[in-house]
Amino acid sequence: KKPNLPPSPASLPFVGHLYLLDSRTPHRSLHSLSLSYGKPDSSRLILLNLPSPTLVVSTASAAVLVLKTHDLAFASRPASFSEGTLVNGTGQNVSFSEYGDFWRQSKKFTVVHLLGQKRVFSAPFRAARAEEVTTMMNRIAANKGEMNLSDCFYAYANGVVSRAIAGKGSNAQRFRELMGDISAVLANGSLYRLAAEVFPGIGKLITKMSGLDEKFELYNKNWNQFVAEIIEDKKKTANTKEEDFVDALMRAREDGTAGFDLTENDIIAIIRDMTAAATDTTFITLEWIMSELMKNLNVMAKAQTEIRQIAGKKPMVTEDDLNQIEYIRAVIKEAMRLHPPAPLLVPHESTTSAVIHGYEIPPKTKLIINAWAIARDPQSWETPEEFRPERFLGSEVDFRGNDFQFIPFGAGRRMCPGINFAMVTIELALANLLYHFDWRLPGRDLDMDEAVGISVPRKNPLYLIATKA
Ligand code: HEM
Repeated sequence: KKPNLPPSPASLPFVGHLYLLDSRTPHRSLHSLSLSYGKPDSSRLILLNLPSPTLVVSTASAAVLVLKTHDLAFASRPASFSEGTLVNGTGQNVSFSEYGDFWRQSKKFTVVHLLGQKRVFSAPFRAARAEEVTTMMNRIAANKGEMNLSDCFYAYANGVVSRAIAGKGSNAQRFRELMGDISAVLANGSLYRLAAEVFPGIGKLITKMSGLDEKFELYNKNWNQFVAEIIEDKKKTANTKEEDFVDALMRAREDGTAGFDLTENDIIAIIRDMTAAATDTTFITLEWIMSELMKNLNVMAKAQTEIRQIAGKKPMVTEDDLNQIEYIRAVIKEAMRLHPPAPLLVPHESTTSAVIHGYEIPPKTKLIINAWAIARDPQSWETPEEFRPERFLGSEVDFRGNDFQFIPFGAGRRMCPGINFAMVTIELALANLLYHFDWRLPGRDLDMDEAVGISVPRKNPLYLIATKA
């Protein structure tokens, strides 16, 4: 008997449904497809060949089923991710490893040593954020005329996470160069990689002939060398200061306390993973918040009034002031609702079969969750296209994985472990940006175009003019 599969449009040989993805960003394109082909009830599920079978979830009620009720069935990642040498090098990391022991232990390890409340609010992490935010404020204050805030936010986000990972004196500039590299390779390489996936037989040939393999190799070599230098430096310096994340990884490897085998390549892969996961998402969130505030100056004024009342005449907003920022918190949520930094989360893959809204989903089906579409679904949100932070005031709706209409960090087993790390980093930056400066556009309209990728920053950098408040 044929399984009862979700609706699926007509598919072409080789390319499957790839031909249906138009020139818009994938989350917008997939959203249209689910509206056109999904049942017009609360499920809206569609099954696409992209070119392997992929379940696309675009409603909160379907998200509950795949991320809560059947979370275990969908907790793995597609092999093309875990095997990809691009992001992992030759080691394994947390974000892309398949469901299993390595994933479970390494995720736990990152929570204990980097991302849990205790680490996030430890004295060295607080000091790192305070120094990085001061650096950013000084940089803005010293700038004359219009300023590339995207750059500024990137340096801040990267500075905070690289110091949390490798301690003071870590080379944020070098991290930045290495990260910049990956975006360039990804952008240029995505077409080739797509071709390689569509035509697996000649895929290897394609990536080789296009020079992509060589780029990946060079990229991996640079990263390996960089992390090797950090590790070498650590071995040389006396171990008198507080242990950072790299120290913890090295110690775990030496004395086997992590509860799992950790090779030097795994250490490199995990460091790359944490740097990438934290830098892009954080800077992207700041970019979209400031963009929305420039489009909604009444909201900007309200947020500025709030923080200026709280911080009074202090030289800087500190983390102790953040307990009181009710309105600014609502602004952050509202910006993340309309612009989730990873609009399609990170692809999942099923390991067993599961029945979702009456449809039979076989094992080895990829799962894409359109968090962007879910957060704009009129079934869950009133006037969803409007930027209106007030909707979150006095509301219990939060992004911690219990409210499925709002899941910018995902939910369930694969949920982002970096929420606490991210939120205080974002809040501290935003509160200071609004406290110290008034903002205006450099005389041209502000576009809201999106770039294409797993994470979605602005297509064009955000340029603004700051004046001291
Ligand atoms: C605004 C900031 C951030 C957003 C919006 C965000 C969002 C996400 C999303 C959507 C996922 C995938 C969830 C899924 O597969 O269903 C994820 C996974 C992950 N994030 Fe974040 N993230 C942020 C910040 C961070 C930070 C600061 C870190 C670490 C320093 C981090 C580390 C990770 C890791 C390790 C995973 C993989 C989890 C797993 O596969 O089990 N994230 N994040």
